[in-house]
This record gives sequence, C-alpha cells and structure tokens, in this order.
Amino acid sequence: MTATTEVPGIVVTGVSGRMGQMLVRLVLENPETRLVGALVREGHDWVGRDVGEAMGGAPVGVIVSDDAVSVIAKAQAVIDFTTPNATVAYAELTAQARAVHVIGTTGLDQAQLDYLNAAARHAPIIRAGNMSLGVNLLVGLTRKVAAALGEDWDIEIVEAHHRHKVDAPSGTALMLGEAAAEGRGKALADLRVPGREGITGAREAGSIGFAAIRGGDVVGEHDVIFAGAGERVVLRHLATDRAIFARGAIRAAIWGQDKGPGEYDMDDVLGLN
Ligand SMILES: NC(=O)C1=CN([C@@H]2O[C@H](COP(=O)(O)OP(=O)(O)OC[C@H]3O[C@@H](n4cnc5c(N)ncnc54)[C@H](OP(=O)(O)O)[C@@H]3O)[C@@H](O)[C@H]2O)C=CC1
Ligand SMILES: O=C(O)C1=N[C@H](C(=O)O)C[C@H](O)C1
Repeated sequence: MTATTEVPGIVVTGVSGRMGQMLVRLVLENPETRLVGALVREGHDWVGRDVGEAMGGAPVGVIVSDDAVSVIAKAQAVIDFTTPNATVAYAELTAQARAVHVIGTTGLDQAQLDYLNAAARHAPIIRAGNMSLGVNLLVGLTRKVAAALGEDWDIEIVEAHHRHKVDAPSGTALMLGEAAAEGRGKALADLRVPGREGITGAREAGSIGFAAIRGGDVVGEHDVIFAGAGERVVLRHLATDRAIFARGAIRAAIWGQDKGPGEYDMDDVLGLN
C-alpha cells in the first residue's frame, strides 16, 4: 500500500460493468475518496483509454488498465463487483498490497470463500451480498420476525433481478435466508429448499424456500414471506437505483481504512451489530 493520505485512493475493478461504472462515477463525486485505478479483464478493449471517456463522458485523468499487480499496488482500497474467479484473483493482490478489499461479487462457492478467509489474514476484507442500508436493516428484521414466529409460519424468499444476472439465488436472498435460519437457531444449509418443480411433495415444516425471477431491467427486489394460517407477513426491499450498492461499498472502503486484517460485513460498517 502506498503512503496513506487523508483521502483514500480507490481502485475499482470491472469498470466496464454495471456496478463498475456506477462506482467510478460515485468515487469521483465523493470528496472523501480519490479514484487511483480502473481495472478491466485482460485484453479488454477499454485498456489504455481514459475511464471517463470509455464510459461515454468527459476525461477524468485515470487510464483503464488490465495490469492488476501495478494498479492495486497504488490502492488504499479496492472495490470489486466482478465474478467469483476474478474476485479470488484480486483478493490475493489486494492482500499483498495490504489494502482494504470491498467485495460485492455474489455467487462464490465454499472453496472461494475459504480462499477469501485466508487472504483476510493479511488485510481487511469487507464482503456482503448486498451493500445497501435498506437490505442490511431488513436482514436484522428478518432474524427478529423469524425468532418471534413459530415453525408453523412457513418462510419463503422470493427475489427478482434483471435478465443479465448469472447467479441464483441472489446473494441478498441468501443473506435473508441465513438471517431467518439464525432467528430459528438453525443453519440455513439444513433448511434450504431451492426452486421447486414437478411432484415435490408437501412442504416440509421449518424449511426455507427460495424462488428467483429474472427479466428486463429489474435492479433487485426481495420479499421474505412468513405464511401462517389465515395471515401472512411480508418483509420487502425494492432497489430502484444501483447507487445504493455503490454508496454502501464506498462507505465500507472508507470505514475499513483503520481496521486490521479480518473479515467484516456491512453490519460492522453500518454499526448494526
Ligand atoms: N453486493 C451488492 O450490493 C451487489 C452485488 N452485485 C454483484 O456484483 C457482481 C457484478 O454485477 P454487475 O456489475 O451487474 O455485472 P456486470 O456483468 O455488469 O459486470 C461484471 C464486470 O466484471 C468483469 N469481469 C468478468 N470476468 C472478469 C475477469 N475474469 N477478470 C476481471 N474482470 C472480469 C466484467 O468484464 P467484461 O465486461 O469484460 O465481461 C464486468 O466489467 C455480481 O456478482 C452481482 O451479483 C451487484 C449489485 C449489488
Ligand atoms: O446482480 C445484481 O444486480 C445484484 N446482485 C446482488 C445479489 O445477488 O443479491 C445485490 C442486488 O440484489 C443486485
């Protein structure tokens, strides 16, 4: 990591992506952050161009690169919303640079999560399947409602996203499912029922079901349904602007500046613990 200044230098990965572009805009706008690097995958056709121009706007003085080693060496924080494989590779370089790694990428498997756990021995990793304030509040509410309602209240989680999303259930749906299971003092792995099809048999008491809808430009919608006899409680979050995720990630990058190595989440950043 280069010498720390008051305003942390941020590297954004995957700047050609939906979240990458939103992050570049908001890091540049934020007086508490500086954009010091813009990364894309190797050989991307944006390499060598000013990131502002590549995004269709005015130049901002930061050149897009695919040289992750030298770009991450300049970072105090790396904000990363890409793919599981890319995130694992960036984690190694970010840990070597002793920079804060803020990870929004979803769909990581257990081996990839274990890898991040090892990287977090060298520098802080802040990871959440959803970086918005609203969803992180909803996670706490879900835990409480699940604890308050008995097993005769069936829990189902329904999520909707845009047609380009590649993973299901969403990272947010899994966070909500984990909170619901915790509220009942159980592990989600023991209760989880993925999308149903065919002759499934009747619903197993205490299970937590997941359903995913994909279409159009839906930013992200999540319902946690508690279905009882004669009534239902529905906790809902609707995202209408990706800026909510980017703002949370930038807040995490700033928050992480004085933290030691370890794994953190948005509850830590937002003080919800
Ligand atoms: N935690 C949260 O709050 C949120 C999480 N997300 C998650 O963030 C991730 C990205 O979402 P979104 O921006 O919509 O997706 P996009 O597909 O728009 O962007 C992904 C970016 O990653 C880049 N990329 C793909 N493979 C590699 C690689 N091997 N090395 C380097 N870069 C690579 C893509 O480059 P290329 O264009 O060349 O393929 C692209 O720039 C998803 O996992 C999503 O679920 C999204 C929103 C909020
Ligand atoms: O891919 C997305 O777009 C989103 N992904 C995250 C998830 O998997 O929950 C967060 C948000 O819902 C948008």
